[in-house]
Amino acid sequence: MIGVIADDATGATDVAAALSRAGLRTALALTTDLARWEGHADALVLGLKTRSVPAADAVRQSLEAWEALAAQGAERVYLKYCSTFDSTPDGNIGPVTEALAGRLGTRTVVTTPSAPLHGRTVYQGHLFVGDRLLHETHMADHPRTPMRDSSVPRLLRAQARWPVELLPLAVVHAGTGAVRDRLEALGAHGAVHVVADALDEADLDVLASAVRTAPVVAGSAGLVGAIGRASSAGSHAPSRPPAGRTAVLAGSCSHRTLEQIAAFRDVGRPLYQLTGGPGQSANELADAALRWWDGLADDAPALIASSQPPEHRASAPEGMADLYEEATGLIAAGLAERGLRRLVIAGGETSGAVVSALRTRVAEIGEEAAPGVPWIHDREHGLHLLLKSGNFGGPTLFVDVTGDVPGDGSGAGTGAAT
Ligand SMILES: Nc1ncnc2c1ncn2[C@@H]1O[C@H](COP(=O)(O)OP(=O)(O)OP(=O)(O)O)[C@@H](O)[C@H]1O
Ligand SMILES: O=C(O)[C@@H](O)C(=O)CO
Repeated sequence: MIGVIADDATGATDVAAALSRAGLRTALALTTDLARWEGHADALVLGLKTRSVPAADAVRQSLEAWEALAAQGAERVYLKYCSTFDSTPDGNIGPVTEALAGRLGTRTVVTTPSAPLHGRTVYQGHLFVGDRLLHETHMADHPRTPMRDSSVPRLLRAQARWPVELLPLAVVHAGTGAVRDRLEALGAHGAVHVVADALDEADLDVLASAVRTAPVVAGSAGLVGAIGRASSAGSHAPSRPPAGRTAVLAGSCSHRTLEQIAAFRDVGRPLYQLTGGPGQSANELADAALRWWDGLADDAPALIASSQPPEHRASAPEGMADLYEEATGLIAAGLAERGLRRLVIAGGETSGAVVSALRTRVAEIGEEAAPGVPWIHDREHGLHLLLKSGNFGGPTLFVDVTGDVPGDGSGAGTGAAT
């Protein structure tokens, strides 16, 4: 079984969708307490909330996650980080990779954020989002992990103790044998992170076949999807969530999420803006939002968002990110107590806060509402959740997943990432 450790909740659903799409029976866990889990899977994805925590804490949680996966039969591990890298110079991708490699007894780790399905490609070690270098996109203004460099080797070197080398596209294009030879040569001098170029799924397939038996591999959902394809025995039809009243909770401040919120507002659906002030508690913020919800018509979909564009966030006091996450978790728990069964959450950190407030432990992977955005079913609590990565889904995703709008022409639709 392949074990996957994802550093946030939306990343976990993205990678679970990739493995499920590849035909693997895939289970999703959002807790390391898997002792009573009795599922059967070819791939088990464990979603943590470690993206923005100090390296030592992330290492401790990731090693604990590995123990939980190994106890369920995982033989090797894939460390899933964001396809836009989302990690600052004091971030933890390097330290966690090295700790997992130490635990599993390997010294060469191939790593790539390339995810062609989401428009992420890596060339000469530089990460592109569509036709732009990462640092030229809105990711430069991310509230927690502003990305101001696009060179993956440089980003990783700032965090890593091991050297970082590049596996260039020319070697990938020369095929599996050439990649294996280069990995062997790079590993001959000691431990090493190897950042791999990849422009399309065929490149990822070559890398996947070269790392088929590697104990530790790292990257976005792209490479592990290819690993899944290489070991898959078939395909299966994911289930569709039942229709019903739906709320959207948004904490992502990404360009795409802001567009999705605007599209929801523009078709006249109810929107509540969470605005925290100094000294305000998460409980106060959540109570006010829930009072607003209680005043809506019984079947009205609604959106509650803290999301703001960068120019509005610039003047916000310190600590707002934590406050909004906690408030959004409390709102989700309040909505579930009121009987709501379908919740859409935008943003990985925000989703982590919500699944923890809802006490979601394991979930089944259902149909994708957009590439990398599958519905998940928390059977224990009877909840259907759509944990949406900040940059994913088309502009009308929130409109599409909250029900039909009579006569507005915005039928069901999916969309690519930005
Ligand atoms: N108005 C705001 N001011 C400051 N921070 C905010 C505001 N609204 C939300 N935040 C915080 O910004 C962060 C957004 O991160 P989150 O991971 O939820 O979204 P994302 O990074 O866009 O999504 P993903 O990780 O899936 O790509 C959260 O910590 C959230 O609490
Ligand atoms: O890789 C991505 O872009 C997403 O799965 C993600 O990690 C969002 O937080």
